[in-house]
Amino acid sequence: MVRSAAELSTAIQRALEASEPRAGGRATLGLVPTMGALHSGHASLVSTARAQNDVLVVSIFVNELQFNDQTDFNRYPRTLDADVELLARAGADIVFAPEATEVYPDGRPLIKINSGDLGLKFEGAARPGHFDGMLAVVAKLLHYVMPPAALGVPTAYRAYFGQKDAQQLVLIKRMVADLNYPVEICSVPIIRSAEGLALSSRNQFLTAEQAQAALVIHRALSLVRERADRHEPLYLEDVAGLFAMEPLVELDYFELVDPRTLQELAFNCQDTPFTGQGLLLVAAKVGEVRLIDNMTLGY
Ligand SMILES: Nc1ncnc2c1ncn2[C@@H]1O[C@H](COP(=O)(O)OP(=O)(O)OP(=O)(O)O)[C@@H](O)[C@H]1O
Ligand SMILES: CC(C)(CO)[C@@H](O)C(=O)[O-]
Ligand code: BAL
Repeated sequence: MVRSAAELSTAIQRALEASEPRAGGRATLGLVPTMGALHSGHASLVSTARAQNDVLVVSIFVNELQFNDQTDFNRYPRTLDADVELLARAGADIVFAPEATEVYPDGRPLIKINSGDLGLKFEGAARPGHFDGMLAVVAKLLHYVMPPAALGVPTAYRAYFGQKDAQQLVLIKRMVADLNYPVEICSVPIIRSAEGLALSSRNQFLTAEQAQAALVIHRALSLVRERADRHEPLYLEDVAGLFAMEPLVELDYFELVDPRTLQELAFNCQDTPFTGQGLLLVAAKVGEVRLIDNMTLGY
């Protein structure tokens, strides 16, 4: 495990020089950013990135800047030793776990990344400032790991994010395009429990009863997906009614959007059969835990 930018650069340089690039002489460097408390969702990102790259860096940093709620930050699960062990077994070459003083030596950065209108919708509406804070750290992590141009080893650079955090993924892709980051953003499908609950570090705060109630999220998404697969009308409002039958689950939004822009898709006419493509986004609160999930339609 490395803690500082200097140790990280040295470790990356050594690993790239020692690598035996498979793809036409070009080494590939993969980054998986995480906030730790690793579960099988993270493991899927790590194994995908491991399989696709010569050198793999996983970062662990609980970024205070993206928490709008101090209690949420304070109680966010931190399991660094177990994470480092898991990552060694999963074949990560380098684990970068910086302290906050390394990432933000002057406290909150003066220069901010603005996530725009998209950063104010959905999760951004529920968590003011979340996406600006998230982009701030992702922008920095991408720089920390970026292969130095001066290095004698020509290197392709990729970073991996989960489809579970769909809005985060769209915003990161936009930032990388808008700010010309030389990195390919790769997305990895959602990993769920056997019953269908999307894995999340915060799931550990759910009681057994709450976890059971939360399965309504997957039931609702799957029902709409089945209708879309059969090119039937989606009847989204009716499906949203399923949530009213689970008193432990408080629905925030259940919205069909364009997968690329997250613009709401008009689907007002109840009898129109579904054609085309969409992304169904959902967020709900179960006790103190905010859960998000989504499903693609028409793919
Ligand atoms: N169930 C999952 N399937 C696929 N990717 C996931 C899953 N859970 C998390 N990820 C991805 O792992 C990366 C790190 O996420 P993070 O460390 O915030 O974990 P998390 O479980 O999403 O935690 P929380 O939801 O409590 O913030 C992100 O790119 C996220 O999208
Ligand atoms: C991308 C990320 C690691 C930035 O802190 C975080 O938002 C997460 O884990 O999804
Ligand atoms: N997985 C998204 C990070 C967060 O909830 O802050």
